Amino acid sequence: MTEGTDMVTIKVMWDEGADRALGLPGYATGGAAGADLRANLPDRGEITLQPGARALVPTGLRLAIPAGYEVQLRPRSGLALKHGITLPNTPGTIDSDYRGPLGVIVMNAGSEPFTIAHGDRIAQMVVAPVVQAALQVVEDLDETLRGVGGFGSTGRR
Ligand SMILES: O=c1ccn([C@H]2C[C@H](O)[C@@H](COP(=O)(O)OP(=O)(O)OP(=O)(O)O)O2)c(=O)[nH]1
Repeated sequence: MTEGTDMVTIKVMWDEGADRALGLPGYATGGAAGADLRANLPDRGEITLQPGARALVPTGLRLAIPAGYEVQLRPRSGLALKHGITLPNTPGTIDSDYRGPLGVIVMNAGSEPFTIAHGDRIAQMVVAPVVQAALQVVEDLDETLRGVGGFGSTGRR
C-alpha cells in the first residue's frame, strides 16, 4: 500500500473453471490507479478480433464491491496506441451489487486482426466512490454565464 492512497477491501471469488494460476489483478506500481485485468481463457486459449469486431472477454473473477464504490473498466493505453484495442463502453461500470462474472468488452478499432491470449492483460480496473443523485423537479433553474450554450459554443481556441 502506498502512503496517501486510500484502500478499500473488495472480496473476490474465482469463477468456476477459471485458471487461478493467473493470480489476482495487480497494481504495476505503488502509484498506479488501475489494476490490470487478464483474459482468463483456459478452454478457448485465445480470441482473435478482426478489425471492427468486439468480444466479451472473461476475467474469471466475481467481485463484491462495498456499497458506496464502483469499479470502472478502462482500456490500456499501450494496446490502444499500438493496436487500436479499446472498450466500446469505457468506462465499463461494475455496480457494487453485481455478483456475476466480470467481463471486459474488448473492441478492435485498429486495422489489423488482434489476438488476445490466455493471461494477456487486456484492460484495467479502477475503484471509484459513487454518489447517487436525488432528482428534484423544479420550474426554473438558476441563471449562469454559460446559460444554454454548449457543444462548442465557446469556440475552438
Ligand atoms: O464492461 C462491463 C460492464 C458491465 N458488466 C457487468 C457489471 C455491471 O454491474 C453489470 C451491468 O452493467 P450495465 O449497467 O452497464 O449494463 P446494462 O446494459 O445497463 O444492463 P443491466 O440492465 O443489467 O444494468 O454488468 C461487466 O461485467 N462488464
